[in-house]
Amino acid sequence: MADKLAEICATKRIEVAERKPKRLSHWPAPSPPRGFEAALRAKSASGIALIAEIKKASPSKGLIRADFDPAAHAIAYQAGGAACLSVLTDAPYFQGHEDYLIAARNACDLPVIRKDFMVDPWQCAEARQMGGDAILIIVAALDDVAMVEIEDAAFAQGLDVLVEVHDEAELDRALTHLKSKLVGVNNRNLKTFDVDLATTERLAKLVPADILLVCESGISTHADCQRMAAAGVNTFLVGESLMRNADVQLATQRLLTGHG
Ligand SMILES: O=P(O)(O)OC[C@@H](O)[C@@H](O)c1c[nH]c2ccccc12
Repeated sequence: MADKLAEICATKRIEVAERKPKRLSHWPAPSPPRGFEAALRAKSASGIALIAEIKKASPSKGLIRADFDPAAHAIAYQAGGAACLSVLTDAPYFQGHEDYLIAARNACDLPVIRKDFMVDPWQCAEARQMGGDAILIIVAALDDVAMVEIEDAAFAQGLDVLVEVHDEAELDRALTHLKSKLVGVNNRNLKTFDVDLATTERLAKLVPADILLVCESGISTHADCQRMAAAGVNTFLVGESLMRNADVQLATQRLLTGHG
């Protein structure tokens, strides 16, 4: 398969160049950051910490949810026990939108990560302006200089940073060059879209104790969470399996507790 991630990032660079001159000012001033990493650390200290994702579609699965309603999903996720939200804002590949982030965050009290492909530090100012509390840095998408610049820009905005890796070499780059103590292992290979939960099990062994490790993608049951807990991981980023459920609150409760 061709390198989808490179294609997505090339598209994003064009989008950013178009947005830069005209965005930001028309959005209302956001409330201060809600503390994304702190919320995860607080919940993970005594159980499962869930980042619940508001995801309409994906390049590999197409449309995931027809009756997509970001505000309603945010309320359901919070009622179901999520610690934080993730909202896709990438339009071309995930059918996301910044209005979904704004609607979701306004509907609940949870911290929200702007889930998009960050290729330019300017996107951090944009993320904060739309109300984001954190951003994602995909190590595979950036060289060392670019990822450090984006992390610095995020911290300057008061945003937390979730650093996403998929293999040992990316983890090494993240730990060497970046300051964030929030690291996600994406079980999905963004180049091929294959998902393997063993990716988290493998990389968890290599992560220092002061890092909060997030297991990302391909989690669908409480048994999956228990399997990851055996590897020392109790913080999760879950989208599709929750979004496919008619009752999002119940699905969230079931994932977190194994019953409900
Ligand atoms: O829907 P899933 O398999 O539960 O995965 C959620 C999340 O991990 C996934 O959407 C994701 C992880 N990293 C990303 C980077 C860009 C876009 C999407 C993602």
